[in-house]
Amino acid sequence: MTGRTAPSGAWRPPLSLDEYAERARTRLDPAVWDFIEGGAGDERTLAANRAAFDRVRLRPRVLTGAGEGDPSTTVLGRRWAAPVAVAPMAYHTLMHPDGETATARAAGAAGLPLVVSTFAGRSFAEIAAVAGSPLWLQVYCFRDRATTRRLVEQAADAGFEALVLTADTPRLGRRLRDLRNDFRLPPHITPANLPADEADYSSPSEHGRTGLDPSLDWSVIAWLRSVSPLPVLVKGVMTAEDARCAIAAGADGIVVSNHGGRQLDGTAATLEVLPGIAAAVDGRCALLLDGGVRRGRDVLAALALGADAVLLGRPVLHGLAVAGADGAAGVLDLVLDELSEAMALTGTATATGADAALLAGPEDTAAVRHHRSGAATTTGPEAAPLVGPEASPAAGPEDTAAVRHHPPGAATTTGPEAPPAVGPEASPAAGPENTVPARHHPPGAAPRDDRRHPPESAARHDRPRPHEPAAEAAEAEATEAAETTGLRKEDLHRSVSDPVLDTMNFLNEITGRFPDVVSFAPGRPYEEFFDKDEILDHVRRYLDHLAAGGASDEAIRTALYQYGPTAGQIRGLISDSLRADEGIDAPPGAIVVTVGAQEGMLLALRALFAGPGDVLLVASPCYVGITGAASLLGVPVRPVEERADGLDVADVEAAVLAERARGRRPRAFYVVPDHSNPSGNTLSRRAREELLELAARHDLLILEDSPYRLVSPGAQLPTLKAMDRTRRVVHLGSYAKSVFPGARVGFVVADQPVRDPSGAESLLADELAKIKSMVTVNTPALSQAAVAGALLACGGRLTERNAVPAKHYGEALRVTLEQLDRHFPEDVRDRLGIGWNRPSGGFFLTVRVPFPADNAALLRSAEDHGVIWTPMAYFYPGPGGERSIRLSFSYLSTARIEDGIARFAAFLRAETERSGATGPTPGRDA
Ligand SMILES: Cc1cc2nc3c(=O)[nH]c(=O)nc-3n(C[C@H](O)[C@H](O)[C@H](O)COP(=O)(O)O)c2cc1C
Repeated sequence: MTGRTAPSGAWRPPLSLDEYAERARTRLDPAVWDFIEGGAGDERTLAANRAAFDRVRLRPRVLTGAGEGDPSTTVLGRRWAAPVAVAPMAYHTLMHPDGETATARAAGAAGLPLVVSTFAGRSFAEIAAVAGSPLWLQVYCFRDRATTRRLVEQAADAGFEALVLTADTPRLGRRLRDLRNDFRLPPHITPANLPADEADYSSPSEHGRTGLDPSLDWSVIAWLRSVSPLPVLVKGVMTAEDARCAIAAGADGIVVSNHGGRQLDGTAATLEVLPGIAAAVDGRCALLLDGGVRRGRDVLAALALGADAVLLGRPVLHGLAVAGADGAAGVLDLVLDELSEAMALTGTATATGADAALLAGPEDTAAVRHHRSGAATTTGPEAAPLVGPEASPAAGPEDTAAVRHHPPGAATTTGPEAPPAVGPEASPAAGPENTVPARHHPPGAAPRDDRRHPPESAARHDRPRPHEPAAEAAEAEATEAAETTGLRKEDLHRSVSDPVLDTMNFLNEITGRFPDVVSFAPGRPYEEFFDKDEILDHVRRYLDHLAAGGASDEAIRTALYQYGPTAGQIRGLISDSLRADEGIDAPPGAIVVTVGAQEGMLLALRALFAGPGDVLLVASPCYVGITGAASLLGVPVRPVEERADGLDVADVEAAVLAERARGRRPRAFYVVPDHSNPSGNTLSRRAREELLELAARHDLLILEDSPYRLVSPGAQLPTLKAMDRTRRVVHLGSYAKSVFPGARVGFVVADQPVRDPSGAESLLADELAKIKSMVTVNTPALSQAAVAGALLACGGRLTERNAVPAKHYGEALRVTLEQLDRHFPEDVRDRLGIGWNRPSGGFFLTVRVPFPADNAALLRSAEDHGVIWTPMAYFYPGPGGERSIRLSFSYLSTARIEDGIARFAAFLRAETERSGATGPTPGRDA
C-alpha cells in the first residue's frame, strides 16, 4: 500500500484538535495562552470535562445500510449543518486581529452558528456583515441593567437570533494562572460593544467583580423577555433542579456548562451530569452542552447522552491563533469530518437519531475491575466505560439521573389519568392506576430484607479466593453486599426519571399533607354512580348471555377461568355497541380488547413507530398517558400547540412539514377531539374534516382517544373514526368513564390493512394482538365479563346507560363556570387578566392566570386557601402552559365545587396581587 507524501516544507493542516492546540501554544504569548487554556483552582473540573469524554466507548455497528450520515439538525427552528456551534468566548482579537469577524466567516463556511460573547472584540455590526450562519448573543447581566439592555438591543438590531444568558458567573472563578501572570489585556483589546469610557476592562477578573450583577435570580429571564423578543437560553446549568427552574422560568434552551472549568473547580464534568439533566428536560426545550469537546466522536457521545447539540470552545481560538479565519475553519471542518466518520462507523444515519444505543454497555465489555482487596475480577457495569458518579465521587446520583427522594414511608400515589389523590386515593386503597411503588430509601438505607442477592455468576466471580485471609474475605463479602444493594437510577431506562412522575408525586405529596383541601386535580368519575353489587349482576348477565348463545357449562367455565384469546373475547359486543352508539362500523376482527386505553396506546405506538426517524405529533397540552408511553418506547414527540380556542389544523400541517424538513417521518397524530384532557376543548366538525384530509394528504395516521364523549351532556359530534373513509384513524377506546375505571378495559379499533413482503394481508389489529401477547397476554376475563354485562344491560347503547352521569357532569361543569363567573364578573376578570374556556362537556376546563401557575403557587394555594388544581405546564411536552391551570370538576359534588371555587377565587386574587401582575386587586367583593 502506498501513501501520498506531502511535499517537504508545505504547510500541512493539523490532523487533530490537539495538534491545533499545540501549534497555537507555540504562537501565543504564554500569558495569553494561560488565559485561554486555564481553569479555576486546581483545574480539576477542566480536566474532568475531557476525561469524561475519554471514558466513553462507542459501539461500532456494521452492515447497517445507513449510508452517508446526515449530521444536520434543527435548533430553535433553524437548520444547522451539524449539531455544533462556536461557544461564546471573550476577545477573539487576542488570537488574531480579525477577531470575531474571522470566526464568523469560518462558522458561516461550515454552516454552524456562532455565539458572540458580551466581551467580543469586534462590533456586532461588523460580525453580522460577514456572517453566513445564525449569530446568537451571549449575555452577561451587569449591575447596570441599562448597559445590558443596550447590548441586547444592538445585537437584535444586527440580526442576532437568540440570547444566551450566562448564569454561572456571579463572580469570576479564581484562575490561578492569570493571578500568577497578573494577566492584563493589551490596551488595544477592548469590548467593542460595551461603553468605552465607563469601565476599566483591562483585568477581566477585576471587571467581573465590579461589573457583573452577583444577585441575579430566575426573574432575570422574564426581564430579558421584557426587553427583547429573542429566545433565551441559560448557560451554566449543571443540575436537574436548575434545569427545571430554567424551564419553569420560561427558558427556550439550556446549555449544560461549567464554563470550561473556569468557574467552580471540583464540579462534575458536563458530560457526567448530562443524562440527569436530559431526563429532567425531556425535550421541553433545546439542550446544549459544552466543555471538553475535542473530537467529532465527542459530539456523537453528547448526542447519545441527550444533548441536541454542543458548543466548541477553546479549539476555535486555537484555530484562529494558528491561521485566522482559515485556521478556525480548519478546526470546524476537522470536527465535522470526524463526526461524519463516527456516524458512518456507528451506523448512525442522522444526528437527530443518535441515542444511548450508541454507547457501549456492560453487555459489550467485560473489563477488569479491581477490588480493594486487590483481587482483580471481570465484571460488567461498574467497570464499563460509564460516565457518572463513580468517575467523579463528588457527584451524587441525583446529579446524573434526576432522582427524587421521598422521606421514608412517604409512599406516593400517582397515575396519568388522575394526578393527585384526594383522601382515600392517597391511602393504600388507591386504585392501581394511581399507584406508583415509589418508596425511596436514602442510598444505602434499604432494609436488609430488601437487599437482593447478586446473580449467581457475579457471586462466583466476586467471591474471594480460598487462600485469602479471613479479614480480607470478610471485607470482600462486605464490599460485595454493599455493591449489590442498590441500583443506580441512571442505569435504568430514562422513562423512570420522567419529570412527569416527579410532578405527579409532588401533587400527591401536597394532597397527603393537606387532607382537607378541595381538589380540582383528579380526573376521576363521580363515585356516587357506582353500586358495589352491580358488578356481580353484570358478570351474571354475561354468563347467561353465553349460555343463551349455546355455550356449554364447560365452555363458559373456560371462558372465565382460563387464559383467553389475546385480542379479547367480547369483541362482538364491542363491535355492536360501536355501531349502535357511535356510528363506527368496525368488525370484531378489527378490534383488540386492551387493559385500559393506556395499553392500547402502548401497543399502537410499539407497532407503528419502527425507527428513530418516526415521530409522534401530539396536540399540546396533552394527556400524559400518551407522552409517557412514548417516553417508555423512546418515540420522539413533537407537540402541536392548541390555540386558546382549540387546535388549528394548519398548525398540525406546519408541524408535519417541519418534521419532514428535519428528516423525520411524522407517523401519527394523537388527539382527544372531544372535551380534551386537559384543555377541555373540542374539535369542530370542520376541523375534523380538515384533519382527515390532512392525514390522507400526508400519509399520517390519527390516534383518536375520546373517553369523555359518552359521559357528556347533549348531542356529540361524530368521532373521527366514524368519519374516516380511508382508514386513517386508529381509535383508542376506553370504558373507564362510560362503565367504570376499575375494570381496566379498553379497546383499539385498528382496521388498517397490513401487507407483508409476500403480499399476504392482515389487519393492524392482528399485529397489535401479537404485541399484546408479550405484554398482558389477554385482558382479564373477569373484567371483560363485567364490561360485557354492562353493555348487554343497555343493548350496547352506552349513551343511554350514561344519561344520568352525563347530566351530572354537565351540571358540575355548569356550576363550576357559574361560580367562576360569580367571583369574577367580566370587567373584573379582564382587569386581572384572568380567563377560562367554556367546554361543552367532559371533566376539565382551562383557567388562564396572570402569574406563573407553578408548584410554588400550588403549594401556596393548598397551604393558604385549601384548594388544589393541576398546573397546566405538566401537560406540555415542550415549554408552555406556565400561566394556566387545569380544573377538573368530575369528582366533586356541586356543594364541594361551590366551596372549592370560592377558595380558588381567593387564591387567584391573592396570587395576582402577590405577583404584582395587574397591581392591587380591585373588586375584592365582586
Ligand atoms: C478564553 C475564554 C473566554 C471565555 N469567555 C466566555 C464569555 O465571554 N462568556 C461565556 O459565557 N463563556 C465564556 N467562556 C466559556 C465558554 O463559553 C465555554 O463554556 C467553554 O470554553 C467550553 O469549554 P471548552 O473550551 O472546553 O470547549 C470562555 C472560555 C474561554 C476559554
